[in-house]
Amino acid sequence: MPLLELSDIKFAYPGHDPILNGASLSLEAGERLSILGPNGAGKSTLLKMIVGLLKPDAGQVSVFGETRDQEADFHDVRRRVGFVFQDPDDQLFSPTVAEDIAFGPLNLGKSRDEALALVDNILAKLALTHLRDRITHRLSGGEKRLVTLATVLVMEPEVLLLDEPTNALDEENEERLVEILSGLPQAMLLISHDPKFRARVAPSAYRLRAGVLTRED
Ligand SMILES: Nc1ncnc2c1ncn2[C@@H]1O[C@H](COP(=O)(O)OP(=O)(O)OP(=O)(O)O)[C@@H](O)[C@H]1O
Repeated sequence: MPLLELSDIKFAYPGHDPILNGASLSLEAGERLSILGPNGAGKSTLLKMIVGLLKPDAGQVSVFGETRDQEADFHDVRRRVGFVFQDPDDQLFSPTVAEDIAFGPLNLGKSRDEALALVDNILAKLALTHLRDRITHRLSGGEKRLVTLATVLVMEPEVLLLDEPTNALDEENEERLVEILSGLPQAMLLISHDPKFRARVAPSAYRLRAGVLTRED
């Protein structure tokens, strides 16, 4: 059973031409796949459908073996699927880094002490402890991206959706991101325009062209 399955997805933003014209993909447990395609092809749009941020006009979204359609169907999907958005500012909203990372665990009912222990643990794992008490909106673009990853990984998601995760990262941090992702057990669906990064993290790919996905490997 695939973890994620998109079947024959059709979609147009209201008032615009269709961008998805029958796109299908599936991701199995432990699998790592990239989605390739030109700017504006609809790659981010596809990822947003997996967590119910957008609804297809036609076609089926299935996650963890269940068809997801209504808003309520996506509540457990959002808890179990970690999504690193293209723009970290869409994801970080608390005053400090520690509070931003603690937000998810607190929301799940963890105590303050438990949540802060999880924060310290994930920051240490990602070698980001020095950022713990920094003001989130004053972080650099690359620091924000790494903190975003921490807010996602602290939830121990079963699948990762990564939209341009190397944006704003310098070479050293990109290398660290490769090491971190390579060491994770989760299945991943990755959008990246960086061929070197893709080759190391998720060399198998789908290509999105004219609203249709084709497996490339
Ligand atoms: N909310 C929206 N309303 C209208 N059009 C939108 C909206 N969001 C995205 N679009 C348009 O839909 C198209 C697909 O966007 P999407 O972000 O999915 O592309 P992408 O393949 O991820 O592109 P990139 O590689 O540049 O990130 C683009 O032309 C974009 O401008």
